[in-house]
Amino acid sequence: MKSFHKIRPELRDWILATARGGHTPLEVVKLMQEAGYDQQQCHRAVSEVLGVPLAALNATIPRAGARRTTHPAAPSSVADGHAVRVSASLDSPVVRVLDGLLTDDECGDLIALASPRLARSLTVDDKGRHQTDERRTSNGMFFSLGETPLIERIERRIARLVDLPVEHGEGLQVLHYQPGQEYEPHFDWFDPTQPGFNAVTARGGQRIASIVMYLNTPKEGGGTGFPAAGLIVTALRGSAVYFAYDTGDQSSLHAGLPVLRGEKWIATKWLRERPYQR
Ligand SMILES: O=C(O)CCC(=O)C(=O)O
Ligand SMILES: [Fe+2]
Repeated sequence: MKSFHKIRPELRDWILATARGGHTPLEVVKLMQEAGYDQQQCHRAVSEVLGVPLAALNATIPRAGARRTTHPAAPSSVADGHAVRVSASLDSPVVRVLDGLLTDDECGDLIALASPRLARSLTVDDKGRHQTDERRTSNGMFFSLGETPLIERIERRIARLVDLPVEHGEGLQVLHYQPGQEYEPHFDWFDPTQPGFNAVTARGGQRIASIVMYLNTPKEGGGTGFPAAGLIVTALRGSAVYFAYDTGDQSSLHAGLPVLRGEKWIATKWLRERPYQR
C-alpha cells in the first residue's frame, strides 16, 4: 500500500537500524516520541517500515475511560483501615515493595482455601487459548471476584491502596511452586502485535499493574526477579510486590525465580485499564 506521507530515507534507515539492534517496534515508537515526533507519525512510520499492522500499534494508546493505578506512597499507606508499609520503591520499572499487605492468618486461610482446587498453571497462547507451558511449571487456581468474605476484603484493600475500583481486577490467582519450579521471565501486559490480543483484551482492555502477594516464606530461592533493574524482591510471608507498566514497557520484565528449598505460595492480582467484571 502506498503511503501519502512520505518517510524520509534517513528516518527509514534509522527505524530499520534500531529494530535490527534489538529494539521492539513499540520501543522504536517510544524512542521516536522522545525525539519529538507525534504519536500518529511514529505509528505510521514504524508500521510501514517494519511491516507491523497499524492497528497493533494503535492498540497501545489508552482509550477513553482507561484508568491507571496510583502507586502506593512511602512510608506507608492505610488501605481500608489496614496499614501497609512501602519498604522499597523503584521508578523504572515502577515497583513498590509492600510489607504487611496481608496478615499471617489471611495468608494461611488463602492457602487452605486454594489447596483443594490446585491444577497445573496455564498460559495464554497467541490465539487467546489457555494451555500448559514449560515456562510456567507451578500449580494454580483462580478465585472469582468477591468469592468469600476473605477474598472480598483483600480485593477491597488492594482497590483502596492503588485507587482503582475492585471491578478492574481479574479474579485472584493462587500459585504453588515446589522445589525447582519457577515462572520464567515474562511480561504481564498483552502484546498488541500477537494475534490473540483482541481476544484477551476484549473484556477489561490491557493489564496495567500486578500485585504478587507472598503467602509463605520459601526456605531458599523463590523471589521475584526484575532482570532489567537487577532487582530481586524476597518472598516474605504477608508482603507483596506491586508493579505498574504501560503496554510495551520492557523494564517490567519479571520472573518467579526457582524455588531451591521449601515451597512457595503466592496470590496474584492483575489489574485492567477498564472494568473486567460485569
Ligand atoms: O512467582 C512470582 O514471584 C511471580 C509471579 C508472576 O509473575 C505472575 O503471577 O504473573
Ligand atoms: Fe507475572
